[in-house]
Order: sequence, then structure tokens, then C-alpha cells
Amino acid sequence: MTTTQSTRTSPTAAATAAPDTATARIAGARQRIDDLDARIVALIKERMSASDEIQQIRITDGGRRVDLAREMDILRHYGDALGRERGTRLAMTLLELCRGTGCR
Ligand SMILES: O=C(O)C(=O)C[C@]1(C(=O)O)C=C[C@@H](O)C=C1
Repeated sequence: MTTTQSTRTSPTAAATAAPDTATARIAGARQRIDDLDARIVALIKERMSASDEIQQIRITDGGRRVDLAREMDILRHYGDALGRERGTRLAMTLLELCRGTGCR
């Protein structure tokens, strides 16, 4: 075996040996994103369940499924936290997911 052959490593082994290469840094950041996405999905499911609980109580009590004043508060909250356009868009998607899911 030549000196060159003995020091050659596969791309995966090289990434492991030198954790600050671009490939290894991207893999690390992607792992963090995958972990965050799993938590976000779990939180969305939890939100859907809590929202459904409120809606069922309101309907059983003779009220309406939707509470527009509360939705405006939520849209404002997300808008303040994430910027008007992006925050509002995300909040609208969440409200759409949570209205009338019957997912409990
Ligand atoms: O907070 C409420 O009163 C809810 O019913 C929950 C929720 C929501 O998912 O955030 C869902 C429907 C309503 O229109 C308003 C808000």
C-alpha cells in the first residue's frame, strides 16, 4: 500500500474526521431541522386537540364553532412575533388546520 492510499478516506469518514467541513455542517444543521420539524408537528397536533376541545365546549353550550375576535388576537400575536405578512400567513394556516378538525 502506498502512502497516498493509506491516508485516503471515504467522503463519510472525512466528514466525521473533520466536523467543520461544509458537508458535515450541512448534515448537522439538517439533523437539527429534522428534530425541530418533529417537535413542530407534535405541537401542531397538540394545538389542534386543544382547539377542538374549546370548539366542542362552545358548540355544546349553544355557541358557534368560530370565534372571530379570538382569531384576530391570534393573527395579531403571530404578526407581531414574526412580521405582519409572514406571521399572519402562518397563523391563518394554523387556524385553518384547527377549525373543525374533530381530531380529539
Ligand atoms: O380560542 C378559541 O376560542 C378557539 O376556538 C380556538 C381557535 C384556535 O384554533 O386558535 C379555533 C377557532 C376559533 O375561531 C378561534 C380560535
